[in-house]
Amino acid sequence: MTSPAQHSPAASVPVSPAAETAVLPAVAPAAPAKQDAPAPAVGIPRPADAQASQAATLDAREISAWFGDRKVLDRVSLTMPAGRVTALIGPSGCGKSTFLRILNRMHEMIPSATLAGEVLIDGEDIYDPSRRITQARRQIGMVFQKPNPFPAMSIYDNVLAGLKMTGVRADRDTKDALVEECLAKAGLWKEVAGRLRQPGGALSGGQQQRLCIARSLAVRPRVLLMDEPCSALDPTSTRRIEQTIAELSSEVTIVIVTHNMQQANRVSDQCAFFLAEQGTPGVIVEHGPTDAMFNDPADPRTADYVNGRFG
Ligand SMILES: Nc1ncnc2c1ncn2[C@@H]1O[C@H](COP(=O)(O)OP(=O)(O)OP(=O)(O)O)[C@@H](O)[C@H]1O
Repeated sequence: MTSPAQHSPAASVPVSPAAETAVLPAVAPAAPAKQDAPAPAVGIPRPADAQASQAATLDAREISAWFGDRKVLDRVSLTMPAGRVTALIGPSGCGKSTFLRILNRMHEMIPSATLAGEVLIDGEDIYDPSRRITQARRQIGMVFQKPNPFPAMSIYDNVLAGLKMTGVRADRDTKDALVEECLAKAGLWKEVAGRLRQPGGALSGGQQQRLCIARSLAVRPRVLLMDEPCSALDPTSTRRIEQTIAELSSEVTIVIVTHNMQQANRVSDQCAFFLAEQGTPGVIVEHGPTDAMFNDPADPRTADYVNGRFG
């Protein structure tokens, strides 16, 4: 167990045990679509802890965050169940992206940024001082708002880029199989199979975003964080990414930040509604199964937000 004092200058800030935590009932995830199925991935290096489904439960407990002296999140707790899609929704500036960055130790890379609380992946604290930061990053991948492939690098090498950084060595056949598997899972294989040596920057925006998803998948993450992954994309590419999310969700836990309520409704199993009222730090007002959040929310502010009355 990690003390908040290890992450924050605000060690004296009282941390209430009363923060709520959302856990969904166990429901079987939808079966992935069969089309564009990957080739068998025999011999592909897998992390020692990988299971048949590598999805892990991510548990954020009492997360508070600061930029300098300014507190932007206050004791946010949320369980993101294995193999499910969790959408983080809420108006601009309420701390959704900050929360997401805390989930894979990117927040601490920002000068002046500090935090308190715990993030557990299948019960293990990713902020435990004995764990390396690269371990968290490998297990918990991130896809950003703007597609960010290495533009001059080939499509093939883009997929393998993360693998190289983690120091995993593989022979040519293994790499070929991994590239095909990840591109297929990201829904891009059929479109690029004949031009793997072309630069990643030559793809369309939607294809680049799916290439970034394939790149994230190559290190076999157990959780995939997505920060408004479709906001720079056209409706057709957006639909394709949403389809990819549905196909991936049985094998990797997905946490997505989105401003698009229709998208949150379409892709997620559960939602958490963040709000920072009148200059106060962001909190989770309400969370729960997506159907309930959209059709029968408990808090009137949630109803107002999901129905577009503010934000
Ligand atoms: N690097 C930073 N330095 C200082 N303050 C920051 C930084 N990043 C975010 N903030 C502040 O933290 C608060 C939460 O920002 P965050 O980006 O997490 O909100 P958000 O809900 O994701 O917003 P949006 O929906 O507009 O992306 C905001 O008040 C923002 O101004």
